[in-house]
Amino acid sequence: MISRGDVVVPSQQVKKSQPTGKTWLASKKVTSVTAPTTLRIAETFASRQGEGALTGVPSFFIRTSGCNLRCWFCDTPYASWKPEGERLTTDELIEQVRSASIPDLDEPIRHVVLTGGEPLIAAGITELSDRLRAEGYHITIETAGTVDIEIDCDLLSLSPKLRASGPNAVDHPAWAKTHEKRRLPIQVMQKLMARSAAYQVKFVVDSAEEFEEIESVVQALGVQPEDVWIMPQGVTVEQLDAARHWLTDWCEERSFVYCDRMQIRWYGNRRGT
Ligand SMILES: C[S@@+](CC[C@H](N)C(=O)[O-])C[C@H]1O[C@@H](n2cnc3c(N)ncnc32)[C@H](O)[C@@H]1O
Ligand SMILES: Nc1nc2[nH]cc(C(=O)O)c2c(=O)[nH]1
Ligand code: SF4
Ligand SMILES: [Mg+2]
Repeated sequence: MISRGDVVVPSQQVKKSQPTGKTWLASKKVTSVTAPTTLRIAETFASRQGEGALTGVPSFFIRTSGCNLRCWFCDTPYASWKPEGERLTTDELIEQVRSASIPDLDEPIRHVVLTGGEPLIAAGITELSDRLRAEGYHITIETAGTVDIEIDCDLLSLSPKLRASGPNAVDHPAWAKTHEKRRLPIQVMQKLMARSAAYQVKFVVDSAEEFEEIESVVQALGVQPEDVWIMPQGVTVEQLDAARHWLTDWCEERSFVYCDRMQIRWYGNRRGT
């Protein structure tokens, strides 16, 4: 019996089944054609990395759509709370990377940022990262670090979600429970860090009440202060500036690194930037 996934080449005649019960094709081996893996993509765009150790580096962003958490502050709800976007193959995405450019930049973009939504839930993300790295691109993965997959990258930008990141339990009772259950798998995060050439652990901080939890996560992960980036929760320059002074004081006390959100300063909180 030829299985449903197989494509029979028209010229082939199927012989009567052999004593072994197998069905052999007179001329050619049955070939099965599987559809290429696709990823749901909210947006792709060329910009400059706005956060962390590579701030300012011209990069091509691939934002996958869909997330397994629901942070109340998510600045890209069109890729998490209400995911949008069409499905693209890894070939199509790699083609976009190859032809990406930034005005007034005369050399090709060599950095790709895989982000989301949560990129690690996207089937095909490992294939995409591996193929781009094989072509010599530097891959940064922006992730909340909750998905246990075997993926390699050049910079793991791990953003553990703190207790206060959960959605309002009155408006979103189910998601509040799921979010809290999923948000902090320390061992999964350590596995992802161990596989990456480099990592930065980047916390979104909305209030000083989160400092204690940050310190306990830093300790649990076993990361050094110089790899800890403290980023204000905010999507406007005013919000970022209002947080800067009390956050930088604490960063200095703990030797953590203050993390600005330059894309907000350069472009505002706009899609495609
Ligand atoms: C939209 S997330 C996508 C990647 C992944 N889901 C994550 O959370 O790390 C990209 C980055 O923006 C941060 N982020 C999202 N909303 C934010 C906000 N309102 N203020 C500050 N950072 C925010 C996330 O923590 C993460 O570092
Ligand atoms: N310019 C720019 N830099 C970024 N760094 C991390 C981003 C993200 O959304 O993951 C991001 C983004 O959305 N834009
Ligand atoms: S994990 Fe990232 S993409 Fe998902 S809701 Fe939180 S900030 Fe948004
Ligand atoms: Mg962003």
